[in-house]
Amino acid sequence: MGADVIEVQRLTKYYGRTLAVDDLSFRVEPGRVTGFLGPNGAGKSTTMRAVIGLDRPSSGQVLIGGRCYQDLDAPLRTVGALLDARSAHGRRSVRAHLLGLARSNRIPDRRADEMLELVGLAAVADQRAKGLSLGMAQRLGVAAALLGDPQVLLLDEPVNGLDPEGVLWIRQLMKGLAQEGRAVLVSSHLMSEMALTASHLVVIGRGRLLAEMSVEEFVSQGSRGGVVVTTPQPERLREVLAARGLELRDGPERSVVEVHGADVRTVGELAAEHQVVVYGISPATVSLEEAFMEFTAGAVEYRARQQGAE
Ligand SMILES: Nc1ncnc2c1ncn2[C@@H]1O[C@H](COP(=O)(O)OP(=O)(O)OP(=O)(O)O)[C@@H](O)[C@H]1O
Repeated sequence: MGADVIEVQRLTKYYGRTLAVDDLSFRVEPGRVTGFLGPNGAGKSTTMRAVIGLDRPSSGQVLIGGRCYQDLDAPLRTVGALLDARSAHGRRSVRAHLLGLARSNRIPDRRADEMLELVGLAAVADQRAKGLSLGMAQRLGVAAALLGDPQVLLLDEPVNGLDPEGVLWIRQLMKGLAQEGRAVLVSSHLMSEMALTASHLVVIGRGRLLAEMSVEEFVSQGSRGGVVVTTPQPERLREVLAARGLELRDGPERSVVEVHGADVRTVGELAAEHQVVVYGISPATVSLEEAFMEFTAGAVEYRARQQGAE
């Protein structure tokens, strides 16, 4: 079975006069979880809808394994998507909903039951889909997405509404699916969640690409690029470093000194040379959350108004 790549090529989408996606290009490779990040209204859902042909691009295109969604022979067997957990037909039972999907895609009934087991909904299979909690509706959405055993998965905010056990479950599920060689694109505005799940990131803001790189690269690009030293002799260390013309910033506490303009090795050697005791020394890193804020600072559409602002 060939592994499929998602290629978003110069995708642009207008809703009336609103530019939701602006000349966006990126790739989602098989074998890893790609986190799709951006502030509210950045265009994540619009992009995902365009991948599965729910939204027609104003220009540009999205290819899955080199083909448009509309041209796929067996769409559900190629791409599985969880876009709107509440989309299940309310009147039907959980099982009937999945069976309906399976039969219309020539997928055996057995597979629907297996998926109900997998997502933990077997016990509520006869309940009406409408009565499900958001978390259970998410699970049903995941079951539907996996029904055709697709090589490509799109999950829009799958963690929404899940309890802690459910969050852990979906994380492991996504990683497992990627390890099996599938391409997994998962959107979120929760950086912390992405740090635990994704190995690669696509970050957008106002419909435009801001970053496409591995999680490590993303954090190191956003990092301040300094060195953090913990010492019982901060004044002495500051003197030594300042004498070398290095820039110093205050750390979170007095015993922590942040140095710019030199690497860990240089700072360590300077401290040793001047017999300054050092308890800890490491490159200054930022959290994924901080890096994200830095990347998207100019691209936040809906920001809560600060007190005292216009
Ligand atoms: N059906 C629609 N009609 C009109 N405007 C829309 C429609 N869908 C989305 N938009 C607009 O397009 C922009 C992108 O929205 P989209 O839902 O894709 O963002 P998002 O990144 O998924 O946001 P969130 O994190 O809040 O879900 C927003 O300005 C939104 O208001």
